[in-house]
Amino acid sequence: MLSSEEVKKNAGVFAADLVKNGMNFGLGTGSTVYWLIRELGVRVSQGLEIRAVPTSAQTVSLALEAGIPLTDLDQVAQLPIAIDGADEIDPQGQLIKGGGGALLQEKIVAAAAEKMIVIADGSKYVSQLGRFPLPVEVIRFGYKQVMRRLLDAGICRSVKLREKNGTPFITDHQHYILDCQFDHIDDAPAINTFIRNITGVVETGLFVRMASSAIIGHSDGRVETINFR
Ligand SMILES: O=C(CO)[C@H](O)[C@H](O)COP(=O)(O)O
Repeated sequence: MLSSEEVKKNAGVFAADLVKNGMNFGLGTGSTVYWLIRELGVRVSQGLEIRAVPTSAQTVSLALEAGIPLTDLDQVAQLPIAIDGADEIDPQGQLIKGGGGALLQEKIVAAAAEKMIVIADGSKYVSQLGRFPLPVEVIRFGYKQVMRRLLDAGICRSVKLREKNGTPFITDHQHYILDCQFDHIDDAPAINTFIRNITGVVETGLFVRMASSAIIGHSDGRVETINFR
């Protein structure tokens, strides 16, 4: 049995093969993507020519440390793929993301890519979304109004302002995150639309019809590819 870190590493290294010479690609955020960054750093030092569009400040520093050249979404004509982690993946390829707080930029990069490829360990693949609290990025001003609207609508059980070291967590784009606990999410597109329509909400961590495939590492050493579209 492999450790969870080894499983994530297997998924990250497997996904590195999808980044071809001369490619611009979206580079996600998180502990699984960390292994992708490490592997691509080695391949860049061996001559692979690529440019990454990073999805967070954390990924910018890890990519620079690994020697991966970066570019900006506004500088690229085409983004064939974006590779990113996820907190939950369902059999339709719907995702919950934002456990690392980078959901806004991750969603913008995923939307710009022709294909979004998710990398994760097997524990993230679930029959139904909603056990992992759904992150919702909100404007700081008046955020308690958004909390109230979410609770009054009765769509989730509880809503918590995300904190880090005892103070509110601030995203790369200077917003707050509300973590919404559901029992389960039956209709992800409807929940996504409902929450996005609340004034003060910037974006949700529900990624609907965005992922093309998932590369899932398992503890027995297998790496499985699941295609969604
Ligand atoms: O959405 C994310 C960050 O905002 C991450 O991709 C997600 O939290 C998965 O991360 P990890 O690979 O560390 O489990």
